[in-house]
This record gives sequence, structure tokens and C-alpha cells, in this order.
Amino acid sequence: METIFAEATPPGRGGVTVVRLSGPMAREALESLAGSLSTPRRSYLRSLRDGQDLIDQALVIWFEQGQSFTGEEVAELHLHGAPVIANRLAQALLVRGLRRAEAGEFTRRAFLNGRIDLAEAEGLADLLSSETEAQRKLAMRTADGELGRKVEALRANLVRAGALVEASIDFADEEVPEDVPLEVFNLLDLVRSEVEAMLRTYPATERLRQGYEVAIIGPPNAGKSTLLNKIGQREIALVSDIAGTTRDILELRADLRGLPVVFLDTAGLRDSADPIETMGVQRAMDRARNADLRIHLSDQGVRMEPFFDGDLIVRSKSDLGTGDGLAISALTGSGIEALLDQVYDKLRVRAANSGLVAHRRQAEALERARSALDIDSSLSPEFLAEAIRQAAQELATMVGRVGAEDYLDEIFSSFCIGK
Ligand SMILES: Nc1nc2c(ncn2[C@@H]2O[C@H](COP(=O)(O)OP(=O)(O)OP(=O)(O)O)[C@@H](O)[C@H]2O)c(=O)[nH]1
Ligand SMILES: [K+]
Ligand SMILES: [Mg+2]
Repeated sequence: METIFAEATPPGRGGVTVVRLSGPMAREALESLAGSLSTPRRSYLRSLRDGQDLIDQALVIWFEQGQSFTGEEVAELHLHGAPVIANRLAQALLVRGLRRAEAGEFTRRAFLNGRIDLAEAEGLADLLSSETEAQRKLAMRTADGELGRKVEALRANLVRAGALVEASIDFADEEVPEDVPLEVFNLLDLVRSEVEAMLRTYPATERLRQGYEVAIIGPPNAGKSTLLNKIGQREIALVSDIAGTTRDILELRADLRGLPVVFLDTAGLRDSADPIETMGVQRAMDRARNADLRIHLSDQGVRMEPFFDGDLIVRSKSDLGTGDGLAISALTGSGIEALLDQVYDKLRVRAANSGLVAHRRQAEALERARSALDIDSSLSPEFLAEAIRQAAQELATMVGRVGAEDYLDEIFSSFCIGK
């Protein structure tokens, strides 16, 4: 096993740069620069020297194998935050036979050494890419192992059910089969209903993780682009009094009171002789259909039917005269907060339905466990035992105890170097 190193802090100047080493040579490499360090998990202020060259004064610490994030021997060096210092240290470490870590390699080693399960690794990746409070909370629960513990508890129930069935097979004499105990069916019902409950929350959870899409749609010149710019407080979209200004879909990522929301500005909906505009309208419709919510914007007095259920019907340009229902003026800003309140309220209801299963990989493993458990209670004990074993296997896959190889590259490459 090679010893790896990487900066754990972002590149560039700063107060400190933390460099982390992991692997069998971590302590030895550190001591060759900092002198001997008797006690693990204690920080020492030391001069780092590569031969005669003083690299830096640094706070250093080492962790013994089994007592670190990766589970390997780990060393940490807190250097003064200048890239030249970290580069000089890297040179000294390369000479000593260490190599630079790849993206996510520390976390990958933590997984391979059983320090975290795969769901925790996914949670950690989500945590690092969280942009809003709701995403942080969701990711933190998974990173903290909540999902893994829950799935392990279900798997333990299956293991018990399986053992009971096996026992009934073993004790049955040739002629008279032993009845499968009722407890088995109770355990299976419990696991099935928990798995189903988790699967029900998956779509809402996945959405919360990725962010909600709110499409602004309506006829040309309704003021859609002006509204997007107003929400984003910058000039994202071109605005003009020429109908058909917007063609491509423009996205604004926003933190709406803690919820991750992508607002979409779209081409004004109308029949047009211009083929490019028609393509834009097609895109607008396709994207709007799949969005979580649509703000359906139109001028005062224009008759509007909602395209989709639950759309927010909003009148624009209220500064030019008052109309019916929810009205905004992107010019004066009036009504915008009330509109965002309504968007928030609708999305919050969806967020409230979220649970812990936020990734397709996790949901697919649960789906397979559910179909394995979709069994007829009149099955022979042998078939029952096989179905239970299969379902337990799928739950083990979900937390990465088995069969995780195919997912590792995908999951760990989403981390940055040094994590
Ligand atoms: N008075 C007033 N004018 C507005 C308001 N919002 C937008 N406008 C004007 O309405 C015109 C059209 O605005 P856009 O934002 O380009 O409209 P759009 O819906 O994006 O139009 P398309 O992209 O062509 O579909 C521009 O001249 C804007 O300045 C408003 O609240 N009040
Ligand atoms: K326009
Ligand atoms: Mg526009």
C-alpha cells in the first residue's frame, strides 16, 4: 500500500495550508522532516527540515493505524498558507517515496478500511457540494451514518428471518416439513414496509439533493427575463421590447430560504414562423413540463389557462395598472417577495416529504430488495430462504458491504483531491 499525500485545504494563500499523509510511511516521513514524535494524536510545533533546508515552522500531528479518518497511519502538517511552502514540502515527500493522492482517495481508503460505509461516502460528497441549508441537513444525516444504520438494522432482521427458516429446514424430517415460524413473516412484513417507506420518499429526497426547478413561462414580452434578472439581482438575461427575445433556456441557481432552486427563463410561448424561435418554444415546453413548479407570467388582462396542474398564475407589470390575483412589477419590485413566498411554500411541502434515500444507486438496491421480498407465503422453506438471502444481499450492496466495486470510481471521483 502506497503512502499518499495532498493538501487538505484549498490551493492558494491563506492562514494555514494543511497537508495530509496517509499510509504505512506517514509517520516515518513526518519524523524525517520534523524529528521524532512520540505521542500520537498530539500536536507538536516543529521546524520542518529537508536536510539543511528549513522548509517551515509547522504544527504537526500523527495518528496511528486504526485511529484516523482513513484507518491508516496518518500525518497532518499545518503549514503557513503559501503555495511555495506546500510545493517545497511536496518535493521532500516525493523524494521519500510518497505519491500525490488522487481525487477522493483518502475517503476511498476510509471506505476500503471499513471506517465509513458507501452511503456515508455519498453523504459526504453531497455535504461538500451542498449549496443551501436544506441540502446540508440532508447530507449531514447520511454522512453521519443514519441511512447506513437503518439499512443495517433491516438487514439484521433478514439475517434473523433467514436463520429461522434454515432451522426449520434442518429440523424437518423427511416426510413432515416443519412449519416456518410466524416470526419469519412478521420480520419480513416489517422489512418490506420499511423498505417501501424509504422508496416512497426517494423522489422528493433526490429532488432536494439536486435542487428544484422553477420554470418561468408565458407569452412573449410578459416580462419573464426581467423577472429572472430581478430575482437574481443581476443582468442574466437579455431584455427588450421585441417579442421573442429569449430563445435558449437561462438558469439562475438560487438559495430560496434554504431550499436549492434553479429558476429557468424560457422563450415566450407562441406560434412563430421563425424556426429558431420555434425550437426555443419547444425547449421551453419540454423543460417546463419536467420542472417542479411553473410561474406562469402574463400581462394584465391577457386570458391565461394554466398549462400544468398547480402552476402559479402571476400578472406582470402591475405598475401599469392593477389586475386580478397575484401581481408583480419587476420594475418597482412590488409583489416579488410575495411571489417568492408562494414558490417557497409549494417547494417546502415537497421537501417535507423527503427522507434519507437521495441517490439512484441506493434506491435501485432497495428496489431489488423489495422485489426479492415480493414472495408468496406458501413458498417452500428452501425458496423462502433463498429470497431472504437475496434481499439481505441487496441491502448489503446498498451500504457497500458487497458488490460496491462498480460504483467506487464514480462516487470517489466526485470528491476533490485531498478529500
Ligand atoms: N412597466 C413595466 N415593464 C416591464 C416590466 N417587466 C418587463 N417590462 C418590459 O417588458 C418588455 C419585455 O420584457 P422581457 O423581460 O424581455 O419579456 P420576456 O417575457 O422575457 O420576453 P420574451 O423573451 O421575448 O419572451 C421589456 O421592454 C421590459 O422592460 C414591469 O414590471 N413593468
Ligand atoms: K422581450
Ligand atoms: Mg425573455
